[in-house]
Amino acid sequence: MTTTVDRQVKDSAQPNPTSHAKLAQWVEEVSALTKPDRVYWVDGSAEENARLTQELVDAGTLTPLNQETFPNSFAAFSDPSDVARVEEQTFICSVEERDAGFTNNWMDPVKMKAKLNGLFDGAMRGRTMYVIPFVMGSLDAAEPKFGVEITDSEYVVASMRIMAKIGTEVLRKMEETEAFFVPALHSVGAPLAQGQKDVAWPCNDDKWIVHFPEERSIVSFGSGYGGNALLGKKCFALRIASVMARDEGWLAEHMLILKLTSPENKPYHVAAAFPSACGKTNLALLDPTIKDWKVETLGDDIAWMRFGAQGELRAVNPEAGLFGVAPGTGWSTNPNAMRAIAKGNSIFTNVAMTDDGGVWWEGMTDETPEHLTDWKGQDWTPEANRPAAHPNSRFCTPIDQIDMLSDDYTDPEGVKIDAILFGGRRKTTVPLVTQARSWTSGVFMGSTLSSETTAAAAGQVGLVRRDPMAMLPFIGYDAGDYLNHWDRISAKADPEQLPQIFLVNWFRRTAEGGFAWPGFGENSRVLKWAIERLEGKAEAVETPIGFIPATGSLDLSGLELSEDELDEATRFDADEWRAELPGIEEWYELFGDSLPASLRTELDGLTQRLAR
Ligand SMILES: Nc1nc2c(ncn2[C@@H]2O[C@H](COP(=O)(O)OP(=O)(O)OP(=O)(O)O)[C@@H](O)[C@H]2O)c(=O)[nH]1
Ligand SMILES: O=C([O-])CC(=O)C(=O)O
Ligand SMILES: [Mn+2]
Repeated sequence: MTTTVDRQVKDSAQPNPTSHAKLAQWVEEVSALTKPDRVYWVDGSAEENARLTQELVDAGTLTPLNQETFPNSFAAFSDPSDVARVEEQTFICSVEERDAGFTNNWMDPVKMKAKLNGLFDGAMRGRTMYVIPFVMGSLDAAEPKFGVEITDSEYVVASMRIMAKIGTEVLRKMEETEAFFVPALHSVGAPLAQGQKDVAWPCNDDKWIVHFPEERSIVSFGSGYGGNALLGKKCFALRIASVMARDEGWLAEHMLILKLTSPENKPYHVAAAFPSACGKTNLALLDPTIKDWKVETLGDDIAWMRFGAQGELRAVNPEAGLFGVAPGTGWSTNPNAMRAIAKGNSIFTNVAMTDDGGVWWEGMTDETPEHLTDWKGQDWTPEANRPAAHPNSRFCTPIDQIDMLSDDYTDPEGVKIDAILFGGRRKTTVPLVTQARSWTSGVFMGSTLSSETTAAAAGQVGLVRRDPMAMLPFIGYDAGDYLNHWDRISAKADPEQLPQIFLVNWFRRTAEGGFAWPGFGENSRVLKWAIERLEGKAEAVETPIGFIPATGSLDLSGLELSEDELDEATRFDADEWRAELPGIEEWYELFGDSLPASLRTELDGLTQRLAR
């Protein structure tokens, strides 16, 4: 890249407004390469946001919603080809191929940079280049985790403002110590020739989501969709942060965090990893159906966890917003999310619109509206044989609009985690809840976690795939090294305070095809059982896979569930597990030498127990 200052940068209304030398230099380099019409430093203010969203409305990207029902909220409709993360085009470009591991795409970083330089040359012509200083987690953390996203998308600026702390305050703090920041470069990859009219959702068929783990940098080209373009989220807070966490002895995980208060007023904290579109946001915002148990939210997608001085595991949520799956989020299933959304200040992407300027998606209300405009802008009635909202349509909402947000959300030290849940979407085999015998057997559960694929990633939906710790698309390094890190990190713990690990599945089906377990608020019953296991109160039965609830130990008071459904939801079936073993064997073979020996021992133990 050249370092000559682009004439337009000098001429722009804001000259480089930073004393951070590295940042100033990077911005100059990127602008010289991408050749935008203008460079703009994002201050993060409400006035700026009002201006940008108005520009987006004028450009046809955003549609303002009915101000009475959805104040200061907008709907966006993407290009129909740009609706989800693109895992096939996501790369970990470590210096050594081995360090990317078998779960990631890899390309030599020198070659990849040459390729990206070609793509970014002139990529922002006709557009404004925005510089967004941001921090993931607290600005008051001992070492705040800074990033700077450069983007040519106003939609990305407006969404990043919801998802992270951005703007001048962050920049000033970075400048104080010339702090390290993760450079995160994004372009929709759609330069405009002189006089060329823009489209509502510019993007490029050629998409590249690239991470350089040793440099801790990110480059994203061609997509405007959330996980591909809001680079603080999956790219930084998971892929790059997982590498930082490996090197520095902590954990960056795809987990919700919730606080649970027992009837005796004892607080507990639970972190839970489920793959994309498998229930994290819903569990994090759960309305308990059991008496006297209270749930509060800390996070719905990402947890950064480290062992504290006393050997306790502490977790923070590095995000400032929710980027939640819209379909299935409704007044009956997730009223807390609905109340947060109803406060406004939200951006909805690829949902349907009602005739009175509101939004709708499948599962939002019990009654289906008679007429909608679907996410592709077409007339829609219930007779139309297609969903009105895209299955991966999303709401983007500030987290502090959640009424049940825990006061500890802002604590830079985080909360002490008592239990970790791993869960997937499985029609068969995996019981409602199983407690691991030990940390290592819990790591085994996480490492072999499996789930049916969803619309959150491009590709076929409903295929069972292994998804270790729900991190398959997000581990920024070798997957075997990642499991080793999990296995070894317990050495930092006070054994008395080591979290208990549980495997859960809300999605087992009955012979008729329905969900055996009602899920949503009823999942509080499973949380209660887990906490009562920690307290030594709940009875369990030992099975080859771990401990499952003994008859009568799961609180079912007030729940209408047939004997058959309960049995279907909770039972351990040795035959199903024996049928599962070859898939686990095959999965473990992919790790080669980097599979931790302790996990091989766990699998051998399970195989033997199932043979009896
Ligand atoms: N049957 C059933 N469906 C659920 C349950 N919890 C969530 N879902 C559905 O699963 C889908 C995804 O739920 P979310 O809570 O948004 O999933 P997530 O893990 O936060 O997804 P990402 O944001 O993609 O990481 C929605 O359609 C929910 O309605 C449950 O307990 N039972
Ligand atoms: O990253 C995204 O686009 C949305 C998300 O939370 C996930 O897919 O897990
Ligand atoms: Mn997610």
